[in-house]
Amino acid sequence: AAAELLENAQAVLNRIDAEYAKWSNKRTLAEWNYASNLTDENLAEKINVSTAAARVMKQIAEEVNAFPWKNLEDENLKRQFSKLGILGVAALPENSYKEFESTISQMENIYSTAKICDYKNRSRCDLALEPEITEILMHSRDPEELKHIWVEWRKASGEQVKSLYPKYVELANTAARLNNFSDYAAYWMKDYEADDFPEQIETLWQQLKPLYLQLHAYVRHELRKKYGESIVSKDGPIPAHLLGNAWAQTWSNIAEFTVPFPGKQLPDVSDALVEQGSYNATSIFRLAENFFKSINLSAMPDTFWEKSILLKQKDTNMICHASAWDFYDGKDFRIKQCTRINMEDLLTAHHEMGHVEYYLQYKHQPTVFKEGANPGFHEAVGDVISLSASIPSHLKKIGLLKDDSTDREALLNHLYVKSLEKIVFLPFAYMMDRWRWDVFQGKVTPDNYNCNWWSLAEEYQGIEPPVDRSEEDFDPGSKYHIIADVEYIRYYVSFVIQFQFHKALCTKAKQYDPKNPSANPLHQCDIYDNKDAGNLLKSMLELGSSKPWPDAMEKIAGQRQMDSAGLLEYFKPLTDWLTEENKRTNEYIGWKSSNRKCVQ
Ligand SMILES: C=C(C[SeH])C(=O)N1CCC[C@H]1C(=O)O
Ligand SMILES: [Zn+2]
Repeated sequence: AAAELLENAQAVLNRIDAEYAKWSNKRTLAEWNYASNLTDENLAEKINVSTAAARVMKQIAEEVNAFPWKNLEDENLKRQFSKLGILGVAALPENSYKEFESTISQMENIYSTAKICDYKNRSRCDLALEPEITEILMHSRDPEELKHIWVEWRKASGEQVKSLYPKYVELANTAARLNNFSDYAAYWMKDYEADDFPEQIETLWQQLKPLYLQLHAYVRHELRKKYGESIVSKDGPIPAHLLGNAWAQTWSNIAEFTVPFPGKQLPDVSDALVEQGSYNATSIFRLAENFFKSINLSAMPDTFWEKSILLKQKDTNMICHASAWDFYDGKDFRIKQCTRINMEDLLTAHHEMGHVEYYLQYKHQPTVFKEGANPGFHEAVGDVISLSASIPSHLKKIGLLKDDSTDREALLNHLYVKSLEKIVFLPFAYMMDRWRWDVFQGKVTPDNYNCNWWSLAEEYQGIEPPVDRSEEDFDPGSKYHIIADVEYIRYYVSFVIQFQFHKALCTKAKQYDPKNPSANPLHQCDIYDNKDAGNLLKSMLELGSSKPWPDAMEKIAGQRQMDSAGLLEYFKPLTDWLTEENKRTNEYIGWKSSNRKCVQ
């Protein structure tokens, strides 16, 4: 009977998988067409196909839940049945499903087509988030211009979707409950397969917060030197518009005037990329592909180069937020990115191609396992490669940096720039989903969405808005993932585990010795050209989500937990320097409460 059940189970799964793959392909093609060209027709087609796919998934879930799969011995088959039985938002009644999809698509459209007027030339009102607003926030050092852009972007994006958000939250929670989850936050957290997941996140934050506080204090000191005490206080939160990014999620764009040793070359190759003239969007992605190939991972298939969109399309409304796409047929994989020729987009290209490498390595898995071991794993792949590709010695090797001196000062500059990307990001990522967990759990209601957002931003990031806020505003809606229904704690997880992966791959490549860490420090490791490291990474990637993520973590790093040790070790020299420097300047560590108001 067991053998017969097993044979029958495999037959059932084979048939279901073919259906699942077919409808995932159709749905993804329709989503791609809308995201690349935001017309009403493409939206209608996307909703139609997505609704049809949801109907098929409902039938599959009914068949799965009627099958006696819990009696199976085979863990792999049981895991497939278990995942197929969780429907997600497809569990909604059809009209609610259509409303859920169209609410999100509407918010994405508003976000992706939002335009504001220029600060200097008020009659010019065609500035979009990418590239114009992003580039002004990257380069302007005029506090008034930065304030204008910061406020106007939020008026044109978040404020416009405020009225839609409660409906999205309500439908998301209804869907979660139809899947027997208490709310949508619990539904999201199922992918981390740990009852104490929020506690794990908080424990990591307690380990990482001391370094963040030192970095925050140093940067506030440098900003006060630049902009004066009337704009940047001695002991308060940092005004968010001065930090080089629309959401203050990374501060790398203000490295040039805050770096510890200004005389030393900065490992920012934006200028070199442009001056060399040889770089365009395609060659930036070829550079990323070259790294993956060098460690025995896969080249992009030919169709990737034919079907990807690597530049913002003129005269077409499209979603510019970078994304990587799996079309679930084992052949079609794409990236859509409004690429600019600068360091930030070079790193993003590696990040996105990391997603495609994961797709390529698990393409033989059943559709239900075509995911990251957990969502953080998927976000970490490209960044692990960037940890090697963005060190001064590697940038010199590829001719993008002249001076790769590794004396102490140059090293501290390199670690400082990296910390403005990797350490600064952690409290932002945490508060993004702390806010949404609170919203889905009903602890935050529409009447205090915005003021709760700012109390979390102050608590975790130590930032404040440049002007008073109120509940007329909806600043969460000015961030893509909030309006696009994309969970965010995955990036927090990624920024921790990518250093565990880096440490494991560097050890494999004999570029790092855990018994003698100071011999070859982590921050000077480059796994380029190392097949052993690549094969170890590949052995984890090919699992997809066929095993619980601790098994995948054990495979690559020999550990079964997330661990901040790798990240803290990487930045240790900087942590020590910042602590000394803040003592020398007597800078206040932390921040007192903001004087900015948020009017209920
Ligand atoms: C590049 C992507 C697409 Se998965 C992205 O959304 N990222 C990458 C890092 C953090 C997060 C963001 O931009 O907010
Ligand atoms: Zn990503």
